Amino acid sequence: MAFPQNVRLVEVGPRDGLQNEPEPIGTETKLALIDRLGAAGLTHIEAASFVSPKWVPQMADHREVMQGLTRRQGVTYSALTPNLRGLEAALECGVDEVAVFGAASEAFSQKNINCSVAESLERFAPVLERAREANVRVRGYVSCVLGCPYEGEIAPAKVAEVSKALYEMGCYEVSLGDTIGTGTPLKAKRMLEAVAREVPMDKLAAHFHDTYGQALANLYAVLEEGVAVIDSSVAGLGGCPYAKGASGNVASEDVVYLLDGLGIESGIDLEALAATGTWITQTIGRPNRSKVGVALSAK
Ligand SMILES: CC(C)(COP(=O)([O-])OP(=O)([O-])OC[C@H]1O[C@@H](n2cnc3c(N)ncnc32)[C@H](O)[C@@H]1OP(=O)([O-])[O-])[C@@H](O)C(=O)NCCC(=O)NCCSC(=O)C[C@@](C)(O)CC(=O)[O-]
Repeated sequence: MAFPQNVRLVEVGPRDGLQNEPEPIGTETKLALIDRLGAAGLTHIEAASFVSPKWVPQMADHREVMQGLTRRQGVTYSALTPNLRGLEAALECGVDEVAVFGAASEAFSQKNINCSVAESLERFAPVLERAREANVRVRGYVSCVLGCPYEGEIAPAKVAEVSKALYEMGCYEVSLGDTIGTGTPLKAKRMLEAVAREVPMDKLAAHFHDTYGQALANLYAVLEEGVAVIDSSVAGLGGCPYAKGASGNVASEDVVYLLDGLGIESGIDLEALAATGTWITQTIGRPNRSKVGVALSAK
């Protein structure tokens, strides 16, 4: 299969990238980050997470973030909503789009959202129903698609089963999360093939973490199969509370550089994005994990 001509990036830095930061990051900093990302051409920004502040303290200011956005035309500002309570709060704050998040691993599901995979799907059904009433699109995440910190290997068939359930429930897109970044290109292809038998390829997104340095190679592999939506995080921000030493998401700057090299259009201004990566890492005192970002800022 040929590479897609256009790829849409879903920037998850303000949510996935920041959610594990131990020190509170000011709402103003989050808002400035989101604004800079929009200015760099990102059209889909995951801005917040309407989850329990006891579980994820860093996302406790979800209302302030969602209500404080300087909205840019053409940008979708989305948020995670694990249950109806989260959805109602997000709707009150004018969210454009929400996401439910499940897993292909029972153990991860229990640790992350305190219920089994089957229970999570039951919980998501009313969220999708209510979102439909409110005319708000719902994205679905599946975690641990290429490995689990507790169960190890995950069968592609299990990933396909959960993806299908989310898609049939009404998620317009299913994002496949290599949560702990253990995937390799061949594994990624096999997993994708299994999922694509149940969910159309143009409804799938790749959400890869770079813990083992494989994220770009894995993305190349799934781009070849026709995936045209990629989740990434500016400066590769992020980690995983369940995997010690885990890196964040693949860096948005590195993805854009790869896409530019392949002649795939993303609509993103790489220099502005790299400057945003430099700024946010300096502001929160984190290393910049984008190789492209570091190289450009050294010029
Ligand atoms: C899902 C729950 C709430 C279940 O948590 P629970 O304990 O089973 O549910 P509960 O209904 O008993 O609620 C527990 C407490 O949370 C409150 N609560 C309940 N719901 C909400 C809400 N929406 N907003 C605010 N507060 C809420 C509720 O009021 C209660 O407060 P308390 O009575 O103890 O004071 C919890 O497990 C949770 O919040 N988990 C969040 C986990 C999380 O955010 N993980 C990170 C995101 S997923 C991810 O990063 C992976 C992804 C998507 O990026 C893809 C990949 O890379 O794999």
